[in-house]
Amino acid sequence: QIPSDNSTPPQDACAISPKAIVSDACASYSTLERLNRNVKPALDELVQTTDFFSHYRVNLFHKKCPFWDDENGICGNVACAVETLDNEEDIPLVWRAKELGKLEGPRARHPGKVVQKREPVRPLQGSLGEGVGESCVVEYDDECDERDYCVPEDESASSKGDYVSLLRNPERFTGYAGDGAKSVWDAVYRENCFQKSSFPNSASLGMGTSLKGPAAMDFKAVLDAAGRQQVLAQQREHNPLTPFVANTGLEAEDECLEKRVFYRVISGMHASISTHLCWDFLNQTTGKWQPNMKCYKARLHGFPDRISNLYFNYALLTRAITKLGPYLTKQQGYTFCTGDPSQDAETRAKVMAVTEKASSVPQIFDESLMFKNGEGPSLKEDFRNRFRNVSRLMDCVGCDKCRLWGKLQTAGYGTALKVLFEFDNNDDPQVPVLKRTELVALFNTYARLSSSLTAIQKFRTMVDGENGNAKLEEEQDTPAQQINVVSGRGRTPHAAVPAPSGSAVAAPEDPALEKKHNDDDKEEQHHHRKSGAELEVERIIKLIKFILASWVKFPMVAWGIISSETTRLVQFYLGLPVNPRNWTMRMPRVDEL
Ligand SMILES: Cc1cc2nc3c(=O)[nH]c(=O)nc-3n(C[C@H](O)[C@H](O)[C@H](O)COP(=O)(O)OP(=O)(O)OC[C@H]3O[C@@H](n4cnc5c(N)ncnc54)[C@H](O)[C@@H]3O)c2cc1C
Repeated sequence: QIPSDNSTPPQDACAISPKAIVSDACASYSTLERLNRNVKPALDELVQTTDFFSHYRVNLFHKKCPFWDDENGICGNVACAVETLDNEEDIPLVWRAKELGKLEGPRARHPGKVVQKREPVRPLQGSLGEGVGESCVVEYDDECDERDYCVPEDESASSKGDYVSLLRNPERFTGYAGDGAKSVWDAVYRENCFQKSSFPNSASLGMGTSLKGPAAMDFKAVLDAAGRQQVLAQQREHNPLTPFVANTGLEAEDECLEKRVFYRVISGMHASISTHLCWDFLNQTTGKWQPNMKCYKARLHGFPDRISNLYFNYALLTRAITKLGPYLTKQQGYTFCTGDPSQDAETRAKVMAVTEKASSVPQIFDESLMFKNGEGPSLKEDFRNRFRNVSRLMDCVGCDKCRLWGKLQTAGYGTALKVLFEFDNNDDPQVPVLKRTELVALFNTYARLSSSLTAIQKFRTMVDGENGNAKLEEEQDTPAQQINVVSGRGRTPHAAVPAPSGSAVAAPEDPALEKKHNDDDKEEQHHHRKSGAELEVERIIKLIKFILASWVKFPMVAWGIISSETTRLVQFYLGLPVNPRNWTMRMPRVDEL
């Protein structure tokens, strides 16, 4: 086991629990963040510069939501996704949710077998653009296997799906919200029965059990669910549409708790989606793409469990990628581009850069401890069924881009679980075990998590900055108090993600941030040693400097205002959409002096 940065966990505490990651110090937040800093450049290079990993084949438009339709009153179609702004018609078309959610860039239909044979090098005949190495993009093998955790994309015979560019369709804010989105998330959590409140008796389960430790309890819970799955399987014989997880009356005996690994994966995926939409957020009134702190605070900052699940997923995917490494990077292991040996070699080298860096932290997640008891096969079946269920739910997402990334990420986690739980380390690494779609989904999901981790860290720094400013203002507003107070560490704790309860892990610490905080502390201590008169003089000097600087800047500011207002006036006069005002008048803040 790896020692964490902050404490060395007891050997067996880590040994029993994949859950121990993040929450119990097998791999602390900071270990994972350090790993991410190391892997991310290679991972970004892989998913952004190779044709293989930047195109995804997906059936986005020919699948019906299998769980409900408009007649049931729960609407998942784009037409009834409620938009975030009431007055959407007042804002330019390009900023509206309907536009933001649309797929962009070229699309290519999956070529039939005849075309594949006739045009082995250019099976898509340039439809994705001339420079695209098509033999790196097209998926030749359509067969599914029974080890799949997610609904194979080619399940429906009617459509083989389209190839789309992931670079042209980044996962970001789309404005998809309201009842449509809510129904899907509700169904993901409810249908899989992970809401504690649904099963008030469940909390008492596990009492008196000989199993100890969170992971053992997880396994017991999943084990108990196996009985329920049998009932559902029988029901499904009569009614094929019976959900994979539904109320059977056995719930009271089923510790259907959020503790389960499955729940963490789903919640971590949800947290990652939220992170991206908050980080790459469109202000629909100004048209500016920028991080949205309010969004981050509302969805993530106050929910350390969600962030912990995100980190958990990062560890889980790191392990899956590491496990796949030897197979993918072996010379005769996997062919990425059948018709272009040089691109094939280049792609393999980039994959190797990722897998090598990802394996720099050994034993980050020990999957061999799962599904170990006599009922292993039925537990795996339960997991698979849950994942298929969630995959199918993605067809109910009413926004193309969200559906694309929702499908890709469920497929990515499905592939990770398949790699972790279905493949033995002894499996012959020569056997081509994974489909192209699965590999693309796996590495892109890993890249999503990687950028989520980075965005969360940046958000945390921003919150710290905000808190620091607020504190400074507060202190400067009350000078009498300020001079008398003997300073402790005069900053808000920068650990915006409190360690989960019972955890030995402190929240992450960025060395640069730490240095900045130390400098801040020194400055603050120095500040407190000054007398009141000295402080007043210092402030007056600052004020004079501020006024002089304002006079110098005034011509430029005035010119900016006049030209912006003139443009707005002309736009108004010509009947064009009027730019939002880009200046305001306000009093200077104390910290600006
Ligand atoms: C599959 C899918 C993909 C999407 N992709 C995008 C996208 O790319 N861009 C975009 O702008 N919008 C996307 N959306 C919509 C987005 O996720 C939200 O649903 C939407 O922004 C409305 O947010 P909300 O504040 O109502 O809460 P939601 O995010 O809809 O959450 C609903 C409820 O779930 C619970 N919850 C929230 N987060 C977690 C968590 N991490 N773990 C456990 N419980 C949680 C909370 O109780 C919350 O009230 C997607 C939706 C779905 C279903």
